[in-house]
Amino acid sequence: MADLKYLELLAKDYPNLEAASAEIINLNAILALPKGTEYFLSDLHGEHEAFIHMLKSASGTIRMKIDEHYGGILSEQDRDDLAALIYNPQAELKRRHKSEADFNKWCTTVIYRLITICQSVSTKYTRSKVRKRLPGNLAYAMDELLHADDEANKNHYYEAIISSIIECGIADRFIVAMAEAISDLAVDHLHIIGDIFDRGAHPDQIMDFLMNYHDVDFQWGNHDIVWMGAATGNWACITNILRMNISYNNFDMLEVGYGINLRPLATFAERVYGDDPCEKFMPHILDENIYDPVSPLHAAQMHKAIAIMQFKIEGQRIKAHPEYGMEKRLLLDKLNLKEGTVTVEGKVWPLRDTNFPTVDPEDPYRLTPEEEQVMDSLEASILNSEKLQRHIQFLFSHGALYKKINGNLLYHGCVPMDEQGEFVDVTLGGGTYRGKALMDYLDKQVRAAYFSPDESQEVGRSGDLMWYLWEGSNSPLFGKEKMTTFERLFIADKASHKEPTRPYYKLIRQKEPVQHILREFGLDPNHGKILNGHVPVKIKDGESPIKGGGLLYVIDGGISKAYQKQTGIAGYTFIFNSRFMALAEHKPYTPLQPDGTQTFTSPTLQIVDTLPERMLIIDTDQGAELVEQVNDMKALCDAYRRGLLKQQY
Ligand SMILES: O=P(O)(O)OC[C@H]1O[C@](O)(COP(=O)(O)O)[C@@H](O)[C@@H]1O
Ligand SMILES: [Mn+2]
Repeated sequence: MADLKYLELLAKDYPNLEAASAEIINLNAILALPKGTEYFLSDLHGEHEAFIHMLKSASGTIRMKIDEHYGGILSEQDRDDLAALIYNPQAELKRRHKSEADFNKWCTTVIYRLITICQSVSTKYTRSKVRKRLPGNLAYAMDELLHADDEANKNHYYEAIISSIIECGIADRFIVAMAEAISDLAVDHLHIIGDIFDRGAHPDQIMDFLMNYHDVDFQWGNHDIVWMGAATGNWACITNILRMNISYNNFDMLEVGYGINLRPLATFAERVYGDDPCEKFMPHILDENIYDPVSPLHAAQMHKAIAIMQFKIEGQRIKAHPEYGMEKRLLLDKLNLKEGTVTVEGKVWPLRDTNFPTVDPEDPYRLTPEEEQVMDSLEASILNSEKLQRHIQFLFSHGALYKKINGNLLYHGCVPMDEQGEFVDVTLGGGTYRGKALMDYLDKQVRAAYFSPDESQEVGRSGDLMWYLWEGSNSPLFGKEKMTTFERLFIADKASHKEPTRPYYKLIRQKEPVQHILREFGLDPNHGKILNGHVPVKIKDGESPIKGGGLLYVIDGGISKAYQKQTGIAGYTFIFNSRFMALAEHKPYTPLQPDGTQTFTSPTLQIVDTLPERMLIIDTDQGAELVEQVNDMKALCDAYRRGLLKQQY
């Protein structure tokens, strides 16, 4: 029986037998409901519009519901329009205000339709859960519309409510709220398997969106961890995030979104690299900046300036951490500027750029005093960016290096393994770890680096581990032997750019190593699956996201615009509902057109596992917690009955 002290605490919320019994009945009702739908997405890479659309459309599920209810009744065009209204209500309303002769009549029609779809997405929930997801003042009217079931009087009742919504002039707000509630209810839990940041324009807007989302968790990716490291003030991480985002022209996000002041870097770059054409440093332009346009040449100069600082600072960290085993990445001391070459792992390569005005051959990893100043100011900007720090703290509070949920295992990159499929021993911080223990150790250290950094050291030093996780060869987030940023920028021959992947990626083609990993994490390979991100799946080359004989799914299908040429599609979502597990394969996202129209292509759904019977909440991890609560409440009832605790009325 539960401890009496604990029961006394429970008694504060459930002061008598009736209250405690009512809670048991509620909990048992929840346990008997079907499991909510889990969505798994990864590698968002700053593509906020495409991501938000995927979520709002519940990866095609909403369109399926529309077809289910209106297939034989409405034309394809009307069903498309209803879908468009749910995905982006503001844009569709704007368009309808212009195009509809009788706007109120249109509102009446669509409110009816929205009610039907909303009923359909809320069948799996208790009425109280649905009510909690409805917005403030409008919740009462919505709740009534959703649950009016007196057949005889229903139409009259609906009409009365809808016409007063229109008379009060709040139809637009009501429609937006209804559309948002539908999208919201269609997804019960959202798992983001890493890489929110870098390449695309607005990871900041993705984070803002997710911070208001009802239920989300993260498994950190290499691109997230390097931002988390930067947020500790770690210079190696700071130079990496700035280099990547300057190279993708993301100035609006850096300066306007996060308030990072790039002026000291900009003036420094202009002065030192002003005469340098910086050809290989020209930014990729996927989206133009709206508020902070920077000319491509100027961006290229900043890109080169920060890249050189990165190579110097990384060199210092490599030397400070022999345990990282990254000496082969020390390249600035292998430059031969007279000959115009660099030696990488014993091989001599011609350089395509020999202008290194700030590198002192005697001490190539030392920053010049001006570079130091630039770094000081960038560090201050990042440490003082309230928005960035808030986003990073959210990644900590809702994220981890991996997650076990409902029998499945989720992580971004890999679990370090050797060619034979054994977990690799990794020695860090004086201890040696492998497999699950390695993941647990790293998770703990990463949290310590941010929340309780070693105060005997300079600011940001504890974040060195995050930099290692970004590009170290035994990092479970990176999974490659090396990151060849220097070679990509300075050597023309593509043979030098190769970044060989670790044995894990070959092993997961087979079933056995995947079973081995599941067992290592205490999961049952007969039911559990691994959800993995990180590696873009090249569909157009015939590659499949399904690995390990159906036990592992790589769901980085490349929502990242930068990678769509290579993959041929625009991303995957993995869906786990009460009946099946499925992969949704998405087509590239088409943005809203100036005339207010937008074309949506529904994803292709492939069911990969059908459950023998409908899965209920009682069969989930959350169910196990609720069962425990029921047991505690039973103990409380028992204590009341036996007079061990006094009842209050
Ligand atoms: O294509 P880009 O944007 O230049 O980035 C290339 C770099 O990104 C990486 O692939 C890491 O990013 P991912 O985690 O998205 O794979 C590095 O290994 C590579 O050096
Ligand atoms: Mn990644």
